[in-house]
Amino acid sequence: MGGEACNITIQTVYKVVPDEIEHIQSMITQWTHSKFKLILTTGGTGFTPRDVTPEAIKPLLNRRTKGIEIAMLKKSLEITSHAMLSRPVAGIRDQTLIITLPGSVKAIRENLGVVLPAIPHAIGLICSNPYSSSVDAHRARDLITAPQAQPHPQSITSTMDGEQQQGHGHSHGHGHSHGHGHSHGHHSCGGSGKRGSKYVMTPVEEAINIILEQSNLLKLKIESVDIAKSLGRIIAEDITSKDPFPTFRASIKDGYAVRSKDGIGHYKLLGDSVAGGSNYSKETNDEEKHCVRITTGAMVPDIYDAVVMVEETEIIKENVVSIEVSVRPGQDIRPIGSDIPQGTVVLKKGDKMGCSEIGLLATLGIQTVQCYGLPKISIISTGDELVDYKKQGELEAGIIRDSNTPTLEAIIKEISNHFGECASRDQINLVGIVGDKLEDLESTFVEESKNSDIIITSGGVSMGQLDLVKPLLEKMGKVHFGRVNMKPGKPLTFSTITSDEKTTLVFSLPGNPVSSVVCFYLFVVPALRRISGFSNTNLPQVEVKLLDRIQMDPERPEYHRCYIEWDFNEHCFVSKSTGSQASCRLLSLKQANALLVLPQKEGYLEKGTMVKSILIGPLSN
Ligand SMILES: Nc1ncnc2c1ncn2[C@@H]1O[C@H](COP(=O)(O)OP(=O)(O)O)[C@@H](O)[C@H]1O
Ligand SMILES: [Mg+2]
Repeated sequence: MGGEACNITIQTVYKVVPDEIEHIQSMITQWTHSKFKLILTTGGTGFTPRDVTPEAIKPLLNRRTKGIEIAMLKKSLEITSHAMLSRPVAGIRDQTLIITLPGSVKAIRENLGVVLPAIPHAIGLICSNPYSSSVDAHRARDLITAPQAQPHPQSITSTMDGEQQQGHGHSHGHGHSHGHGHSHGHHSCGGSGKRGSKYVMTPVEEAINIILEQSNLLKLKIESVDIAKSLGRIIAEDITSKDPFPTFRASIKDGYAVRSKDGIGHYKLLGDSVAGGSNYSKETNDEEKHCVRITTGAMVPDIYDAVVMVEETEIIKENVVSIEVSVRPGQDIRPIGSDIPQGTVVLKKGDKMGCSEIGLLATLGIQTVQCYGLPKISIISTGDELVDYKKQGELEAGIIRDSNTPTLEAIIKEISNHFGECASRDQINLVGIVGDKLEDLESTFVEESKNSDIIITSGGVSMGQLDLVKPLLEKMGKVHFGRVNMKPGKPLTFSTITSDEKTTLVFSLPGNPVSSVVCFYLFVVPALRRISGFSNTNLPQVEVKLLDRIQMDPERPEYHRCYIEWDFNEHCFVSKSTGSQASCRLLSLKQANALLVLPQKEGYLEKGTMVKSILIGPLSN
């Protein structure tokens, strides 16, 4: 219908997704990136706990379109008073109109019947809105002048319990994977109020995917590393043993090397074979039983095929030993290559070098190993109110010490210590403080992007008049997202600056120390790990039982700082909250070794609830 009125081609895509906020959000953001004009969802708008469609969609909207919601409710209320138990949501994200429909076919018909006639006009208005930023103005012009050139797909999602199913029907115009450098796709139409952010909220999972995609583009040089310096590194090659191990037949026991066929009896002692050397007479008489004293790990002389352990023997007199048990051929001898046959792949590309891996390569005579490169990082603290943390004495009013620089540097080192090397530690460039001045910031970015693979800034990304970082990065590079649907850390911004074929990732963390730390763990660490060669970019996650009652946030998923430990009585991990989670409260991070992942929901999580958590430190202090 919309197609006829607008004189455009209609393409339709269907998808069934489970009643999970993340699934619904991921679908919606993917489709809005792909410039679908209309998304209709069905189901999940009622009162049961599984009805989460409105909660999933609301945070993604730049503008609510209450009129559509009211029109649908009014129509349904005329038919049944039960319509008051429906919670429809309608609104605009980017250039997409999104409307949630109820689940029942009858109700869908009633609701659609009332809104459909207005939809073509609505879409037309959305597409023709003037844009607030100059970048978007270009895009707007493109759309306005060439409406026929673009397919105007229409899409329908429906939500239900159970597995996600592949959509059916005709799917066209859906060529991009989401988050694939569509930085401009993230801008709203400038409609979130004159003073609102022009960046739409990106769900956390999607933000991480965008970061990983960009991280994949940074191809650092593989380097040859001395095994003694390779702890925690990811290797970039398969390693094969050139020699067997052990390379000679070695005794497993302290005792006597014998010919097993000689059996029990008195043996002539010909001398010693000790680890690292031997001293025994090679002149033997085949008629008599003879042996050589041997120590653990020493080479078994070729003529012997077994070792009798010292406990089963007795010295009769000088150079005569009584062997009191018979042994089978091969007893207590480690054959050549029994541990590691020649040609064995002992380590695989992607393995992490640990202590034993270093020992293994040392054993095999391998002194260097090819490892993935480690990113060079620059850390910049922005803000006119900052002074170096080493500054002694009283500070002027309004001045604070820069705590983000030493904290972020320490986190890089700690994460590397605990979970594997993910940054070039001796090349972390602590740029220090840059004031809130455009020229200073710009020249710092230019300089640092020449040398570093990753620039981490803190501060200046909110909506204040001195928050210059986002517009500057828009100018200098590409802003991939400028807000994330999370608490704390909403203004987190991720960009890339590319010059002379070199790409630098820029993480602009919020200035607030708590927010910057949480964002570092959630977003910077996966990038560091991806670049350093880790196949698993996540920090470890465990389920924990809450020892506190915790309030959730209906607006945003929250990352609650906590201390977790194993409880031997409960047989599970338990978590103690670090107290008030106000993002300005530094002590909410003290002693924290995990982040609880709290869903975006109304109400409380009761004590005893099991919750997912992300480990950010060791399990015991
Ligand atoms: N490097 C830093 N060390 C300690 N506190 C900081 C630092 N940078 C910013 N802050 C504080 O964090 C808060 C937010 O700073 P602001 O620059 O407005 O960050 P943003 O705009 O990114 O949210 C302010 O109180 C600021 O003084
Ligand atoms: Mg600031």
